[in-house]
Amino acid sequence: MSAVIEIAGLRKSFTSLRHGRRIALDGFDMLVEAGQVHGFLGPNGSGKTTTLRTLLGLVRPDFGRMALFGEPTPQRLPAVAPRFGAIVESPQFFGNFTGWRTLYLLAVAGGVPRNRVDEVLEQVGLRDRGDERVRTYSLGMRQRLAVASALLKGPELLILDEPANGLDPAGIREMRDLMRDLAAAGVTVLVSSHILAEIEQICDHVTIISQGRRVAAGPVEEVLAGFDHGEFRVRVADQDRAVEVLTAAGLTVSRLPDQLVVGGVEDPARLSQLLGEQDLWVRELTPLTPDLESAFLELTGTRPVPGVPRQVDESTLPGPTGDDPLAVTVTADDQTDEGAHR
Ligand SMILES: Nc1ncnc2c1ncn2[C@@H]1O[C@H](COP(=O)(O)OP(=O)(O)OP(=O)(O)O)[C@@H](O)[C@H]1O
Repeated sequence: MSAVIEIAGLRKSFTSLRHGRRIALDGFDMLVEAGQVHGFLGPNGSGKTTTLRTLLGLVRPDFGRMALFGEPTPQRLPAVAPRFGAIVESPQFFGNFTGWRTLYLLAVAGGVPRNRVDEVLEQVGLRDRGDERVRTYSLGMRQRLAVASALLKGPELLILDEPANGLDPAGIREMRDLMRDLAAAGVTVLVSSHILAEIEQICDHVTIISQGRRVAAGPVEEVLAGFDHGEFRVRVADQDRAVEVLTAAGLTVSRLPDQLVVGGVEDPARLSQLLGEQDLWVRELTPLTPDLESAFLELTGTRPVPGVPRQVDESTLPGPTGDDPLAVTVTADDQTDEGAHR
């Protein structure tokens, strides 16, 4: 599979009089390959928007390497611009224009054939509402109009920053279906969010960021597998004896009022055998499968440990005079504007 987005060792700091120097990205890495629906997850303020804005040339990094479709950015952004669509800032539309007219004007401005307008309206499920004024649209419909505008040029990659933000459950469902449809149509999708349940349902790959650093990445099942501690919920009548038996067998046991959580279980049959041999009959034996939510909390609830090397060794990164074609050789100008942030 070919890399569509590559980010290595990206660092960005902001300086303000009030807060001093703040590191938003601290040697961040990301790899998105063609065909993925890639979730970019992190708590508020972890650096998702800064990453996307930097990738799109809206913010200058201190240093790091970035590439879109193998072309170094921001240097080669104009060359790859026709191949991706992005919604990173909330797009503003004229309320008095219809959805169709909005897209038509954007199509004309972008040199896109007029017939694309109907196609993208269809794609985002707004075909029936295209002749209504945008001010009558719900937030979810405006979001879909924004996606439609990004789809006009038929991009191979779509980058969406928090597309479900502010949407009601129906809007979230529509957005989720839309992303699935796009993926099925062969579009690579990178979607940032802190709504884990949604990401878990639509994404096949995930990168988790915490405090400007990548803390996990890979196929969703693989990331989750790392959090499978072999835990089972066990119910038996005599909990005291069950704790004794299981602990003696080397298993970790936590007691809850009416159940035990047993960890380190490789074979559940062995667990029920251990208890059965002591006339302790198992009433319930349920695997506690990890979900992205708990993985996310476990990962992002842990501050990066001082002294532990970052995932990117700065010494391997090209310096400002390096000749790496992907290197961004920009000095830290810290163009901070906190008031204007989002
Ligand atoms: N222009 C700016 N000036 C100063 N600090 C900034 C600026 N932009 C971002 N930051 C800081 O950088 C850090 C990362 O912010 P960023 O918006 O990238 O996080 P995020 O993961 O997108 O958060 P959210 O989910 O809330 O949008 C935060 O501490 C934020 O305050």
